[in-house]
Amino acid sequence: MMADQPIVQLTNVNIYQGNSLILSDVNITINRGEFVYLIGKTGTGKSSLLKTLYGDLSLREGAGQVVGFDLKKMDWKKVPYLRRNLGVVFQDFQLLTDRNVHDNLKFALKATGWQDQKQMEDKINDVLDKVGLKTKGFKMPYELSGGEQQRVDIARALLNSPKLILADEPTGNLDPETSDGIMQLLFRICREDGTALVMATHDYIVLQKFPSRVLRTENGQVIDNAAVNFA
Ligand SMILES: Nc1ncnc2c1ncn2[C@@H]1O[C@H](COP(=O)(O)OP(=O)(O)OP(=O)(O)O)[C@@H](O)[C@H]1O
Repeated sequence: MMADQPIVQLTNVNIYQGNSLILSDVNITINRGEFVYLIGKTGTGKSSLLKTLYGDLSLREGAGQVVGFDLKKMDWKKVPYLRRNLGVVFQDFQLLTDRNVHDNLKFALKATGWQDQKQMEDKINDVLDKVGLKTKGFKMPYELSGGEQQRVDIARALLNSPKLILADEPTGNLDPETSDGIMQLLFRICREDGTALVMATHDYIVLQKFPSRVLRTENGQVIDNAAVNFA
């Protein structure tokens, strides 16, 4: 990928679910290190947009590239390569319950082709340190709080040094204090690593406390830099 190429670029994109046009004429550019919220009423197409970005919905009309992958030319065989270059954080992500944090991360590394033991250990230490869980690698998932589990999920998303993280309601189940900690962590990752991040959320308190660019799905369109109505 060229250094100055945007991390995400969609041009005149129409997004469908089956035969229904969900979002039309979507034009979005997201650059390195940008933190972007994705808001909008339920059913207006946030998930459809995220799915387009990670190759779960194929691009039928318009042009798009994500972390250097051309969405139009993408066939199902290339999707795993795109996914490896993205970090995905979902509210309902489940850790494997039969193994500790360290082994959960190691499982994810092996699943994406890592083999060298020393490199895997270094990477696991590195991402656990980044999310503030350096000493918790031996813990089993059920021994972690909700916020700690979300941090492990973020650590997992960071394993392959993605240029883009897609996060769907990462603070959805967390109390305000824990959610602040997660937001500070996500903003730090953008700032320090230059990772771009798109976060779908319904959490207006978070939006108010941690202001950033907002995309809003509304009436079949994506409105960029949408003013947030806190009323
Ligand atoms: N697999 C599918 N097949 C057909 N229609 C779908 C499918 N998934 C979603 N839709 C429709 O597409 C529209 C947009 O849904 P989408 O899930 O993208 O909205 P959303 O903004 O993410 O909603 P929420 O906030 O509830 O997650 C809805 O009308 C929905 O019914």
